[in-house]
Amino acid sequence: MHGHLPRLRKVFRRSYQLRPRTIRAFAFAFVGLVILSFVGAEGWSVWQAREDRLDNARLTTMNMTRALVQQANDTIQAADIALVGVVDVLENDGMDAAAKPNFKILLQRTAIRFPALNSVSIYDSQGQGIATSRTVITGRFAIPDREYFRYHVTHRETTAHVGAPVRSVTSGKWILPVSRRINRPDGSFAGIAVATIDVDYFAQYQNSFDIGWNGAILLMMDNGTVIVRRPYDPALIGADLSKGVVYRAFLGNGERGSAVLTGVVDGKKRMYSYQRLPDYPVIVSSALAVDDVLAHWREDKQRTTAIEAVVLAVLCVVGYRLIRLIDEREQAQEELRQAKGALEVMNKSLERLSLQDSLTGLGNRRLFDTALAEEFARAVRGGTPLALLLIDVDYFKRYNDHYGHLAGDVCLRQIGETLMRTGSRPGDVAVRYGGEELAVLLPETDEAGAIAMGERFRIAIHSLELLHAGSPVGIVTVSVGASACVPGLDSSSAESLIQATDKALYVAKESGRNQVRGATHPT
Ligand SMILES: Nc1nc2c(ncn2[C@@H]2O[C@H](COP(=O)(O)OP(=O)(O)OP(=O)(O)O)[C@@H](O)[C@H]2O)c(=O)[nH]1
Repeated sequence: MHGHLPRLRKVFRRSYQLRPRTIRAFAFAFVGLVILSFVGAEGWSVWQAREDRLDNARLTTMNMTRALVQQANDTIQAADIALVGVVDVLENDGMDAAAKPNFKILLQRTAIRFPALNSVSIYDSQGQGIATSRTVITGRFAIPDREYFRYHVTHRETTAHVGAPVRSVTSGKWILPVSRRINRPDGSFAGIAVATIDVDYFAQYQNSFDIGWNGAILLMMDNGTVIVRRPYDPALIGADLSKGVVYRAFLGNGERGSAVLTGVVDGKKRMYSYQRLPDYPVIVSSALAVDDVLAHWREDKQRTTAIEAVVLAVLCVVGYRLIRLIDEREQAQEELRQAKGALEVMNKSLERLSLQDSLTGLGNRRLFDTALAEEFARAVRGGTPLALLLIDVDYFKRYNDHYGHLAGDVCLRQIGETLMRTGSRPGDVAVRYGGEELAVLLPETDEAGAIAMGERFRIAIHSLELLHAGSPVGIVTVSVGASACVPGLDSSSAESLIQATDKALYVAKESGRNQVRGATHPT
C-alpha cells in the first residue's frame, strides 16, 4: 500500500499537469461526442416512431379492407344465391312461368329476404322484361343493350356475372347488376335473371369506418371500373381507374397487398391496403392519408426538435465556456510563469546587489562575513586550510589629498577590477573590506599559497603604474597581509584569522609598504 501511494500521487499529478491543448482537444471531442450521440439517438427514435405509426396504419387498413371484402363478397353472394333459385325454377318450368302472377310474388319474396337487393328481374332472350320484384315500373322495361345482357348472349357459362355499375332505367339510382343466364332444355339462350344491388348499400358500409380527414375507400371491378368510392362522388361511379396507382399495384402484386402510394383522384399520399374478393371479380382498397397518420408524430417531432435545439444550444454554450475556461487557465498559468521568472531574475539581482560593493564591483563586507563563516565551517569539516589576504592601498590619504576624492574612487575601482581579473580560483572570494582596504578569502590554501597569491596581486596593481605623486615610488602600490589556518586542527577561529592577517598587513606597512607579509613566515 505504501509503495502504491507515491505512484498514485504521480499519476494524479501527471493528469493534473495535462497540457491545456490536450485538455481542449479532449473537451472538444467529449462535447462533440455528446452532441453526436444525442442527435443520433433522437434521430433514431424519431425515425422509429414514424415507422411505428406507418406500420399501425398498414395494420388498420388491412383489417378495414378485410371487413369490406367480407361485406362485398357476402352481398354479391346473397344476390347470386337469390338468382340460383329463380333460374332453377325457370329452367325447370320454362320461361312462360315467369309471366304468371305467383312468379312475381316469388321474386318479391326473394328480394325482401336479401335487404341489399334493389330488385330481381327476368328478361327474355331479346332483353325484354318479363317479370320483376319492383311494384312500380317506370321507364322502359327492357335491357337489350346492357353489357351484362350481351355477355350472357355470347357466353354459355351458367356462373354469375357481375356487371359494371349502371343507372337503373326505372329508378335512376346507381345499381350493381349480378346476373345469371337461363337456358332452355336444349341449352339455347332463353334469357337472364338479374339481381341488382343498390350501390348506396356499399357506400353506407364504407361510411361506418373511421378513415380520418383524408382517407379513402374504393370498391371497383377487376378491370378498374369504379363501383363506389369514399369520399362519395357520384361522378366517379363507373369511371375507369385502370390507370390508377391502386389498380396498377393490384396488377403487379397479386390478390392482396399494401403500399404507400399517391392517389390519382386527389394526388394525396396514402397508406393503401387492397384485396380481391375471393368469389367475384371485384377489388376493395382502403387507405389512410400519410398526413393524418403522421399528424401527431409531426407535432411530437416539432416538440422534440425544439427541445433538442435548446439542449444543443446549452451543450454548445457549456462546451464553449469550458474551452474558454481552459484557455483562460492556460493564459493565467503563462502569465504566472512569466511573473515568476521575472521575480526570480529580480530576486537574484537584488541578492547580488545586496552582497556587492557598488564602487569596486567586488563583494561587500556582508558577503565577506557570510563567506568567512561558511568557508571556516567547510574547512573544519574537510580538515583543509583556509587563508586570508588583506590588501591596503599605500598612502591613499595623500592620493585623495593630491588628486581629489573622486580620483581616489576611480583608483579604487581600477584596483578592484585588477583583483577580479588577476586569476584566482572559482571558490576565492574578493571583497572590499572597508575604505581603501580589500580582502580575499582563499579556501584550501595554506599561508605559502596565500603569500604567492598576495604577491600576484601586488605585482598586478604595481603594473598598472597609476601615478601617485604622494608615494615615494611615484605610482600606486599596495601592501598585503597574508595568513592561513587549518580550522579543524589548530585552535584558530575566524576572528583569530582576521587578526593574524591584519597583523601581517601591519608588518608589511611598517616594513616599508609595497610588499607582502605572512603571519607566521614573514618574508
Ligand atoms: N577616495 C576614497 N577614499 C577613501 C575611501 N575609503 C577610504 N578612503 C580614504 O583612504 C584613506 C586611508 O588613509 P589612512 O588609513 O590614513 O592610510 P594611508 O593614507 O593609506 O596610509 P597607509 O595605509 O599607512 O599607507 C583615508 O584618507 C580615507 O578617507 C573611498 O571609498 N574613496
